[in-house]
Amino acid sequence: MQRRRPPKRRNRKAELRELTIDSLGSDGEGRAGGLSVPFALPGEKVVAEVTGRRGVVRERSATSPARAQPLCPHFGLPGDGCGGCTLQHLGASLAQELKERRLLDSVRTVFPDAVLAGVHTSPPRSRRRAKFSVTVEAAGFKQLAGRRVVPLEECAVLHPDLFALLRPLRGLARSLGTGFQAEATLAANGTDLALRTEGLEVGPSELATLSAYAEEHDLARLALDGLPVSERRAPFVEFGGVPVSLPPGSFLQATDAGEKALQREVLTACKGAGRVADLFSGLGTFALPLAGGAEVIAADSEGSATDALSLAARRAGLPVTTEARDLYRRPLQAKELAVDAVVFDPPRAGAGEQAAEIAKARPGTVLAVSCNPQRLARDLRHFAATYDLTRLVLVDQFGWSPHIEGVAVLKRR
Ligand SMILES: C[S@@+](CC[C@H](N)C(=O)[O-])C[C@H]1O[C@@H](n2cnc3c(N)ncnc32)[C@H](O)[C@@H]1O
Repeated sequence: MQRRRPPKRRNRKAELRELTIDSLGSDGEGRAGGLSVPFALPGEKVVAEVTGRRGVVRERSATSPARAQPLCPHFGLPGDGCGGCTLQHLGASLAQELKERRLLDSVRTVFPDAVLAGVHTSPPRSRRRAKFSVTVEAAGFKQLAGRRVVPLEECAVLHPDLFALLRPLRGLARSLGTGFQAEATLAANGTDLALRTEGLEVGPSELATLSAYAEEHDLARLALDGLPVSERRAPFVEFGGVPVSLPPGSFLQATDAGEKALQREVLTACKGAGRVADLFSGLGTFALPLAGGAEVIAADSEGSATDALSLAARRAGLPVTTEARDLYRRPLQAKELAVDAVVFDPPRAGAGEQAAEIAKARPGTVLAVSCNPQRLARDLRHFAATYDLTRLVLVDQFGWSPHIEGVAVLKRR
């Protein structure tokens, strides 16, 4: 018997409603009853276009005295500003308070006495990685609600070298006759730019346009749909003074200042350790500086990253052993972790079973770096019975957005 298909869900209708914002959600969004209302503050009265559980502010009739003057003209435009910052209306101190609360509330579910030992904030205009949406009309971020790309005229977040790419990218879209996604990373020797189109057919004229673009803007590398179009210099980054080649699409901490703050925490916590494991190591952000004073084993699922790290360490004569390994499917077992210290820095999903294996291995020091407070807390549970939380630090590389990075240092009792 043939099964009937369920009826297609109709687009839910938006309705205009008057709302009073009663609280601030964990991402800094206003809350009115069960509704999420971005860009609104407690005490404010708004008329919002409500779809499902989300309201987009159309008018504000009462304004909170806590509302700060935004830094940027795009902030708060209908449809969610430019699609980037969401917290400029909070002001620096309220935004920091919100972030501190998010980290502390999560970590205290495991270590109730946790206190924040420090907050490191990256300066404005220091973001060195970004994904842009580019159309023939505009280059910038895509709005959350409006799905529109707002042409960015200024930006408090992007490094000036990335911001400078935007106008020319729009010109490139015009020349190619199509929009694209652009992922830009500032390497030590220039910009690495990867474009993704919806199957643009590339002939000699498109290739010439792209090569001329790379030349004119002095790009280190330009790739289109995964294939290199121009490599004028092989992009590299440096960790602890050691150059590492940058494979396309590699992970890199969002700001240089944030990276340095994280490295300082790692080096201080692991001081005196003779053998250290760096799990979810990426290109060796921590492994290479650590290898100045310890033997390091590094593992990450990205073979291109572990290969680049291995080559960099060999050239620099540093004791780093690497393994390309999926640590979710095949976590390093406790018996493979005969080390004095473990650093782990997983993706947003957390370390999963790998955290349990680290706890079983009982190294003297464990350092958890995480961009997701809830998952950090889940990972920390494995250590609650046998470790003390000796330091908790917030590294904020994402000014005016709710994202945070937490560093937790654990010492075995
Ligand atoms: C937040 S990044 C940290 C990288 C590095 N520690 C750094 O600071 O640059 C997370 C890393 O986890 C790696 N990763 C993602 N899934 C993984 C998996 N299943 N097993 C191992 N590594 C994984 C990514 O390739 C990425 O390098």
